[in-house]
Amino acid sequence: MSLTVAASTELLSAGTVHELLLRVREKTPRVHTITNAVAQNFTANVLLALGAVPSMTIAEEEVAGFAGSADALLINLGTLDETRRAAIPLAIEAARAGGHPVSIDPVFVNRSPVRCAYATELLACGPDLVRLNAAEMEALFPGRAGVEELIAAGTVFAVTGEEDKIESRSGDFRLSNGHPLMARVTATGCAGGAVLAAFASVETDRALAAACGLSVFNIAGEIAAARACGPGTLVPELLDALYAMSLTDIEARLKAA
Ligand SMILES: Nc1ncnc2c1ncn2[C@@H]1O[C@H](COP(=O)(O)OP(=O)(O)O)[C@@H](O)[C@H]1O
Ligand SMILES: Cc1ncsc1CCOP(=O)(O)O
Ligand SMILES: [Mg+2]
Repeated sequence: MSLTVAASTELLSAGTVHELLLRVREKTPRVHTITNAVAQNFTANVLLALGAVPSMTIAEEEVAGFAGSADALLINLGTLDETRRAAIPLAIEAARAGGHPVSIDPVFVNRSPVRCAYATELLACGPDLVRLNAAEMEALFPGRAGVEELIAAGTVFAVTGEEDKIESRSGDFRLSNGHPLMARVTATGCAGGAVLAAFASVETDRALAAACGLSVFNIAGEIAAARACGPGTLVPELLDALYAMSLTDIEARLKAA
């Protein structure tokens, strides 16, 4: 299913964000997520609160079956070990064969040249979506060298931080929801990437999917921050806010400009 909406900041309406959220809740997509050991539990809970379903096996003998039968695949490089290295190409091949969107989160490529080289190889396979922070973007594409080619080939980049930018060949979105407290809890970036993967499974315009998914996640972060006492209570509040997210919440808070 695809909305006939061009990717442009003015056209990201609360109604569109809500429509895609309803699609996720209706479809309950399974997101096969090869993610880091730090992020696994929070990511699984974020997907469930959203209305999606997580699966997370990394076993070489099982991963193709799980990824091929899922609705989307997310590869997160946060704890890139031998088991994950063996699983990743098998999972990507299976997801691709099944026609499912592939997302990559190249965590900490700015801290590890080995990981940066590995991520560069992965990106060459042309993932549908890449979610990362600005430091990771700069490590992969110093001075933006090489990024335009990937965008022209169809990969969508979601660069997060205080402000978020979605870059795609059909246009860009600038988003400014979220809360600084989100950066005081581990794996919010990783879990947000899983939300984007879930949205990519219900909308073929992946830039629009990323913009809607990130808006939902960051609006939940804002609602949670208003209720939380600090990072500890932000986590359960964020899960509750995702679960209860309404059109009214989105209309009241969406900041896309
Ligand atoms: N200062 C901030 N203000 C608002 N939202 C933020 C802020 N910092 C991070 N976020 C949000 O928190 C999530 C994690 O982003 P980020 O910290 O960039 O990822 P990572 O953890 O991968 O570095 C994203 O959804 C982002 O939009
Ligand atoms: C702390 C840590 N170490 C390896 S992965 C990871 C979590 C990173 O999460 P995020 O990229 O969402 O901040
Ligand atoms: Mg990250």
